Amino acid sequence: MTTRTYAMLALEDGTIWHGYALGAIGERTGEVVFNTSMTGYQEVLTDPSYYGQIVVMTAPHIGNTGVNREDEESRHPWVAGFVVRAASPYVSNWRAAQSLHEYLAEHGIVAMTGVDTRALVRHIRTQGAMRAVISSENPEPDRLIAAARAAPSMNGLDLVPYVTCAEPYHWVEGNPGEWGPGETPAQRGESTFHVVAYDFGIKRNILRLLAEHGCRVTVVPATMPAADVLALEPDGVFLSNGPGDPAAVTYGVQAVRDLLGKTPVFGICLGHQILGLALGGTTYKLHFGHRGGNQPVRFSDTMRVEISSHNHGFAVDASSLPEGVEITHINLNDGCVEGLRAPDQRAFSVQYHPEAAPGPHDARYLFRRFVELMEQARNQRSMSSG
Ligand SMILES: NC(=O)CC[C@H](N)C(=O)O
Repeated sequence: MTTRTYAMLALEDGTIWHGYALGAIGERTGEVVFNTSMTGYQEVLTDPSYYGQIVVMTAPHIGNTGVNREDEESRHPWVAGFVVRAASPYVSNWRAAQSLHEYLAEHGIVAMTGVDTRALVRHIRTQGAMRAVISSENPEPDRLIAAARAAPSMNGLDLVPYVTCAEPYHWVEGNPGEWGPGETPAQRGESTFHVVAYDFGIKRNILRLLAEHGCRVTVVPATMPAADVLALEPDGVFLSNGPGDPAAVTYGVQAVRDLLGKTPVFGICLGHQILGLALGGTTYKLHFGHRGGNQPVRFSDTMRVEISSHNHGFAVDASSLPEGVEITHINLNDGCVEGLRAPDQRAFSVQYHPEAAPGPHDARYLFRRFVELMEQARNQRSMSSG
């Protein structure tokens, strides 16, 4: 149940937004952004890419299916804050283990309900994503506005060290709803490809889909140098999603530069941006970003439009990409780069989320493409050694 403690969101531009406390009582700083997904608030909360961000949901009614164990995209929620129009006082779902309020409170996430999210989202859309403070502890406008202005800007911020794993680990499980215990190719001992996945803030559904496509995955910390990754004898390297400014993840960019041409590479979101930087491109910050489940993206090979799931505030600059790098996907709303490939290096990436957690499944074919690339590389190796 929600409490009626007053809470406030203060933006760096001096505007204040009123509501009631939800989740933990406290005060947090972050970049305020909005997400237009109709469902999937639990995946949003637990996506490590939202580390350092206060997420406003445009869907007005949030929390009615509660929180369950299966839909977590990582081990706990990462958002800096969470803002909704109306948190449901009732939980109605057979999988629910907890209410949203209980879950947020247990994990120390400061949230607000009762906020005029339509006005707030229109404001962010016009003025851009900006620094903000959410407080249910001591909601004093002048102090909070000053704190928002004193907070670090997302531009130039490397947040990967906060979310990456400390030690390498293995992943072989599929989606629990679709694959029973021990049923993925990797669990049956049939897996054919060893994928080393850089954890810049990886989502579990990416790992599940890799396992379902016949990969045995070793997840490694973001700072692992290329030589150590190659020593694991991967068939391919995966670059994960993650928070913050891609240009600040210099060690990741260097590692990918060292890997290019030596092993197939597939990147998603932050991984796509890091690949773009390693190939010689640049990235820039979008005005308010794309976060939601219905973004139209066109794939140039087929001219087919995919409805896709997005969560990004930065993008690769199309004009910065050198010869030999092809733009494969663009966003039909604003024309920004949503996918690229470097055929000579067997590397490709997408800015959006084929793992779709939450979101539509139109882009699942990209996991098959990664497997095909690994197959080609293996065939070529065996031809040149035989
Ligand atoms: N989901 C992601 O990987 C996000 C990438 C990056 N942090 C951005 O905001 O653009």
